[in-house]
Amino acid sequence: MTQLYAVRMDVALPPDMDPAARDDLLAREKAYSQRWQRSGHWPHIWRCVGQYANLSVFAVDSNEQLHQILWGLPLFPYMGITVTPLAAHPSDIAQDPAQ
Ligand SMILES: O=C(O)C[C@H]1C=CC(=O)O1
Repeated sequence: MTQLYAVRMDVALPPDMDPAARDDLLAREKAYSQRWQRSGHWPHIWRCVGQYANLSVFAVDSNEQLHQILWGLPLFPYMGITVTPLAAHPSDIAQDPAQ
């Protein structure tokens, strides 16, 4: 069964990182992220306004699959990651047959 997770990623790159290494890292991160988005396992990614952070939704089969996706992020060593498992809300009109 698919499980949904809200994941917040806060990025902190070293200020003295070599610009070419930084560009390469960010290009690899983008390609990796877009591959998972196309797979359907990373259906939402939003920028947190005014911060080098994103709020994403993952749709995965297990904790282990989410862990592998996050662990494989090229930016993983430079991120703080907060994972929140999501459950259906009883007031969600999309889940309420009376609506
Ligand atoms: O910019 C970010 O929020 C970090 C990271 C997550 C996906 C991606 O392409 O970059």
